[in-house]
Amino acid sequence: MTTTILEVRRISRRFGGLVALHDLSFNVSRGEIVGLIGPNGAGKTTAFNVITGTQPPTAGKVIFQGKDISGGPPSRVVVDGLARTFQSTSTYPDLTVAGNIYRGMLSHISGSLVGLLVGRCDRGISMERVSDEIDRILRMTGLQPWRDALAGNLPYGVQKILGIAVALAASPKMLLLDEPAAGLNHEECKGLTTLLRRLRDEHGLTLLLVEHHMALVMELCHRIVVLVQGEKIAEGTPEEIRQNEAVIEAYLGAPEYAHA
Ligand SMILES: Nc1ncnc2c1ncn2[C@@H]1O[C@H](COP(=O)(O)OP(=O)(O)OP(=O)(O)O)[C@@H](O)[C@H]1O
Repeated sequence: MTTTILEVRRISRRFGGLVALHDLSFNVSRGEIVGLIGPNGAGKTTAFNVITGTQPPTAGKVIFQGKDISGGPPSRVVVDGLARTFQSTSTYPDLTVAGNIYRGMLSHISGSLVGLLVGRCDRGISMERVSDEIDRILRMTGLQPWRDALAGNLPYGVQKILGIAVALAASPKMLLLDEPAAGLNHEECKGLTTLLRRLRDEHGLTLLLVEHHMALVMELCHRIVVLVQGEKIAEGTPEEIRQNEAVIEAYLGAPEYAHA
């Protein structure tokens, strides 16, 4: 039996006269890996921003685990179990990998976590727990060898994985990944695919990713939602999407995306 974890219900988002998203609806089931694809400017990042509460929808609702989370704020959405990564690496270059994960734990869960941690510290158990949690996330992401390296000295591909580790520091049920493969070479893409599959298979995470790297999307995703000019034009399995005439015309067949 599948259960819905995320419901995007008829969301729209305007910027002045520009309609970045129009009447977008789709569901994600628990344990699914869903891809959100489309040409540049299609509204994918706007959809992420609305889902994670960074931008309120002009219309529509976002329901996560049965709760209306429309309009955020992002800090509360994260506490509810929905975390995200960003297109560009958003880590602190002067902190170690472990330090970034620690900072991620603090900032993601802001007030409530700080209160919790301070409370635990007072009882003398917190730092050990924090250290265990950092180790758990390092193991999940394969970043143990980089534990004490400065983030700014990491190879680009490892920095992107650190972005995922920082998001995982919030112990989310669902992770939204904004172009996780951008800028990665072939080997790094293979490693990323393996990692994301493991996060789902071994740790029960649900994933929604925006990505232009079609080989990765087709290999990894159970289902794909296609946006063009702010509107959903198709939704289906990778095979259905690959053969969909409208998708081929608007996106997959276009010369600038054909290589992906
Ligand atoms: N803060 C903003 N103010 C005004 N217009 C915006 C804003 N954010 C996005 N837009 C516009 O909304 C539309 C959708 O942009 P969005 O970044 O969501 O597309 P995208 O599918 O993520 O594109 P890409 O693949 O290039 O990242 C674009 O026309 C963009 O210029």
